[in-house]
Amino acid sequence: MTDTTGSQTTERLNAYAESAIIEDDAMTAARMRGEELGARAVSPATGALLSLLARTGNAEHVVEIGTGVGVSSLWLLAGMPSTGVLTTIDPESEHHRAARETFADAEIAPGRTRLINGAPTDVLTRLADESYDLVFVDGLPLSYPAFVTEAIRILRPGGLLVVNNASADGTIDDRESTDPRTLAAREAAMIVAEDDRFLPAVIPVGTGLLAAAKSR
Ligand SMILES: C[S@@+](CC[C@H](N)C(=O)[O-])C[C@H]1O[C@@H](n2cnc3c(N)ncnc32)[C@H](O)[C@@H]1O
Repeated sequence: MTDTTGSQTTERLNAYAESAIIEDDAMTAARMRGEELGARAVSPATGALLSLLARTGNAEHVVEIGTGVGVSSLWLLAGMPSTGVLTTIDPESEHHRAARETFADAEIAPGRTRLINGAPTDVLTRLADESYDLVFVDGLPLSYPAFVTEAIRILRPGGLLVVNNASADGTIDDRESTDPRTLAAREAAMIVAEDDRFLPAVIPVGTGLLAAAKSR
C-alpha cells in the first residue's frame, strides 16, 4: 500500500481540479495570447469557480480589476445571466486590445462588456456606491489594499468580493517575508477580516482565492 501523505493528496487533488476543467477554443486561444503578452491568466479551476460564484450569486453587474487578455472575463461572463454586464479595467493598452480580440473570438455581444483602459485606482473612484453584485480583484498585488477598499464600497449588500492570488504566490504565511507584495496581500486580507459586514473564506484553488460575502 502506498503511503500517501497529506501534502501529496493535496497536490494530486489540485492537479485533478485543474485537469478536470476543459476550456473552449476561445479560452485556449486567449490563454496563449496572455502568455505571449506576459499577462498571467487565472488557472482553469479558478476560472470555473468564478463562473460558479457568478452563477450562484446571479451576478448581473460585475467589476473586474485586471482584465489581462480576458480569460477570467470569459469565465465570469459564462456564469453571469445573459443580461449581465461585466465592467473590466486594465491600464495596459496592449492587454486591452488583446481582450477585445478574445471577446470577439468568443462571440460575446458588445453590450455585455464595458472595457475601461485606465488606472484602476482612478476608475474605481468613479463607480457608484453599493451597485455591483460581484467584484473580482486581479490587478497589481501592491494595489490590493486600495482595490479591496474600493471594492467594499461599490459592492451591494449581499454582494461578493473575490480576490485572486490570495496566497501572494505562496508567501502569505511567511512571517519573515518583507516582500511588499506579500505585505500588501496580507493588508488586503486584514481589511476584509476587520470589516464586520463580510464573511470571508480562503479557497485553495490556483494561487488562492479570498472570497467574502457582504451582509444584506
Ligand atoms: C494577472 S493579469 C490579469 C489576468 C486576468 N484577470 C485573467 O485571469 O485573464 C494582471 C493585469 O493587471 C494589469 N495591471 C498592471 N498594472 C496594474 C495596476 N497598477 N493596477 C491594476 N492592474 C494593473 C496588467 O496590465 C495585467 O493585465
